[in-house]
Amino acid sequence: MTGRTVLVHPDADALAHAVAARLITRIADAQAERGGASVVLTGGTVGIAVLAAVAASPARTAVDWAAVEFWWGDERFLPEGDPERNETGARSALLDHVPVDPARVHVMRGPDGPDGDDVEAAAARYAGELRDAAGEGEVPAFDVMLLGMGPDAHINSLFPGLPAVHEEKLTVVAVHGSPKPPPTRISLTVPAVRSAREVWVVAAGEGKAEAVRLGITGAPAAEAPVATALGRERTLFLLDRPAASRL
Ligand SMILES: O=C(O)[C@H](O)[C@@H](O)[C@H](O)[C@H](O)COP(=O)(O)O
Repeated sequence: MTGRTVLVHPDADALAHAVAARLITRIADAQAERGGASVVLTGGTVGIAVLAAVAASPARTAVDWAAVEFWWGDERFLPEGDPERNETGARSALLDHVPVDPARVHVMRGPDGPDGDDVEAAAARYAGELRDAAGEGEVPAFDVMLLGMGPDAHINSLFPGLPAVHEEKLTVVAVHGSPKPPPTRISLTVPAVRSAREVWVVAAGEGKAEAVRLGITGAPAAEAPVATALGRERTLFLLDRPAASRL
């Protein structure tokens, strides 16, 4: 695993466009080198702004979108189409605007899915889908995992003080009692995050500055889940100036 690299941009808009350009290049490079690419999407304001910036970029034609595998780092356990689902935001920002292969868009199912209200079963189903795609091991070597981060230093649905951040075996877990609504979610775990080749933590705003500091200084996981976010080849903290103000 690698150290963390910090890249600071003037403001949230510049950040979203710079990360979008970087993402397009990363996917195009992975496709050129390996024939395919896999990306893990995130929710939140910045995560969705990045996807919208990708959709708006003329450079998006550098990517063969039908050959990209899309995964999610977490999902709110709500039915398909619910505006609060991370999937819904990603579809309207990007996936509805580029020619993706629906079979390569791997959503975490909600209560309207095949497992009904059984969120543990829905999490296990996603773990199975990851295992099937991995070939070897439990999780594919994602080319990029995008991670938004909360002011409490959570990533995916791994919140400070909840047990999921300490999960060492499972790659996907059900989360109950999330401090940020809705309370029930599905999340990739730390081992799944760390299987990514590159992990990009994307954060904007003064409200994230302390969490960024905790992440960069490697604070304990229970206090700052973001500190666990390390890619196998590269870990980037992509920030705007206010989010970097405590470094
Ligand atoms: O599931 C969620 O509640 C969100 O996806 C959340 O994890 C988000 O990614 C971060 O809180 C950053 O969000 P902002 O960029 O909006 O601050």
